[in-house]
Amino acid sequence: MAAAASSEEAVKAAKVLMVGAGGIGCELLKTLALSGFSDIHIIDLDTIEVSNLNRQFLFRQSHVGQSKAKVARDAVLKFRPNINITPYHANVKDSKFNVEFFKQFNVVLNGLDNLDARRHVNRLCLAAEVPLVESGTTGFLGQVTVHVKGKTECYECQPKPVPKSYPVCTITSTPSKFVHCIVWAKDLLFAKLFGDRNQDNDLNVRSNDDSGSKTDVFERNVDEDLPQYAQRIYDHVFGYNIETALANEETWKNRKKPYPIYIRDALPEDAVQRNGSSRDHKNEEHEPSATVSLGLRNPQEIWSLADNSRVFLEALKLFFEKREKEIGNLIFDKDDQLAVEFVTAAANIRASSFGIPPHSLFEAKGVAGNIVHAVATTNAIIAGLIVIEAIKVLKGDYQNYRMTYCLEHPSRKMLLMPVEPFEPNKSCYVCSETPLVLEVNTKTTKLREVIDKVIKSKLGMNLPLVMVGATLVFEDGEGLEPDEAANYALNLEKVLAELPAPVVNDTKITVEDFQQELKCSINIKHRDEFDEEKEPDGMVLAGWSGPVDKQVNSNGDKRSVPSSSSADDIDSTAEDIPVKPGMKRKLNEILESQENFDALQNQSDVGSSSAQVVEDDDDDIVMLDEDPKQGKKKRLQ
Ligand SMILES: Nc1ncnc2c1ncn2[C@@H]1O[C@H](COP(=O)(O)OP(=O)(O)OP(=O)(O)O)[C@@H](O)[C@H]1O
Ligand SMILES: [Zn+2]
Repeated sequence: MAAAASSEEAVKAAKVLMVGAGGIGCELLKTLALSGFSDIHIIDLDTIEVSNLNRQFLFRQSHVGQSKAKVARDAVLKFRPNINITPYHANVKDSKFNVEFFKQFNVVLNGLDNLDARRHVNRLCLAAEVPLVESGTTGFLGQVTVHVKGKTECYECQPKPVPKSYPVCTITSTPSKFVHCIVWAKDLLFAKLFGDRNQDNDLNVRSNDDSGSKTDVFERNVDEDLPQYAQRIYDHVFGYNIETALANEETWKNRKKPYPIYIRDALPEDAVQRNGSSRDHKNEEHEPSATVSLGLRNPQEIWSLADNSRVFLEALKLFFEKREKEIGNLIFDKDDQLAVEFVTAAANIRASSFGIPPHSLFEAKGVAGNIVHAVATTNAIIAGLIVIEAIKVLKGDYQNYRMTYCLEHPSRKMLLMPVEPFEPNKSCYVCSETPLVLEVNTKTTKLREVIDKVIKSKLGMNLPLVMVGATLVFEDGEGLEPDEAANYALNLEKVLAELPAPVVNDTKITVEDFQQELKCSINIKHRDEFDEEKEPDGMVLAGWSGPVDKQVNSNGDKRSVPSSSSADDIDSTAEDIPVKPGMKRKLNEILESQENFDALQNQSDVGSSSAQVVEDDDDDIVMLDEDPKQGKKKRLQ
């Protein structure tokens, strides 16, 4: 498109692709239509849910269950009947949305909610050489970034944050916030009682029983009935373990001491006996629920210690009574009512021990599920900013591209902070040709491990092909001949050095994903030993801009308890703000008010990256000029 085109002409002539018709997508489609765009394609894989209606204003109750892309189109055509909107009720990762498909558009606009799809669209936009405007929101925070091949960084040029993790000792011994109690309840206690028993767990499993035996107190004794078992677990985790921790005086020198809670302190004897015996018949028909059994119907209410104790005992019992088959395989899920009840009660009892205020079931569910409540206004603002950047892109006005952050509190009287985009990262494996380096023991590591842990998991390839020199050693996907497939299956189980084309020190391998049109080289460096704790994969990939998590606790112990949400759950890239090299100081400028830092900090408390985990080791510092409206950056030596 000619650089001199007026905005109006550029908009009229444009063919745009929107990916995602959710919170941002609905606002975006409406704004595009009202701004004069007349050829819009929308991809969304989902159908409308009741929970979408509070902010996705193109949808109504009667649309629940229908395709988001199609209903969004119909809703907008009602007030803009003469424009073309083409909906696709499909996953953007489908092979039909290939490079040729992407090439037909002048710009692609993302309104997605997960890293995987964002990375996929980034790769296709690079291959098709179509500019991408990327966006994300989390509560009051949001951001819009522009990615144009060769001119600005791509979406994957910089590391992405991983969900926040906490030092093990904070979780196991010295919680100071409610979220620490929640992480303890779901990632340690829930996992220990109902999850995979063989997984490492930092809970103390020994008791001081007379025999001094080494048995795991979480094992149920043969002669023990369920109420007895539940009470024993209660006394162990809230009573005995706290007493054991108190014995370590050093820990409590500068901290408030916790107090142990035994069931006899929390509930009178007869209440323990009667607990849950009022079980009503509703529980027989519905999913088992401790709050239903106990008549605690208001999820906003903050329970007393006695009520939390009753819920704890009842939920534990219900798991063993009603969901026995799942025990050993359960993973905490915020949509599992009984799991949320158990975790809320356990977290509250622990909080009570440590003098931390208790929370309601509703609040605890939000913390446990990393839920940040969406703000419709933020989505609307972000959609407007996407359209502003899209118009600049269409006009070829690249001098004026801006990444814009939407803040929670005004900084220099501004809520929207524009910043000039970064240049492409020369060592990005996605948008540059720079090879990656993989340190690995080539004599003991199987090809399967490299494919699973590096090529699929870190590089995000779906259907990879692996070449060693001119030899194809692995290929994924449909359409393989049976003998080819058998051959590749054999290769998967071979160690690298014994592949038909051996992979040893200094071998260069090429990996490619045709669907993503991504090809990159990996230089192999053989190494004999890996540190089990620091390098648990048994291999180290360098030059990769994957998730960052640099949290180290005060003892220098790098192990940490991750909050169990996946990176995919991060609803936006708003948390990316502090993670860009050189951005921390710039952010100090941008977020000059304490409230903005607190807002980001609070984001991290519910499960994403935080400003704290960033090391500002890049000397290419970027700062705002005096007049932030210019959004100009200075490079300092
Ligand atoms: N791979 C994908 N292909 C197509 N659409 C996708 C893909 N991944 C996510 N989406 C869509 O992106 C949209 C993101 O919107 P949003 O963040 O508001 O999520 P939501 O699912 O509508 O709401 P919530 O997650 O809060 O219930 C969703 O409509 C989702 O279906
Ligand atoms: Zn890049």
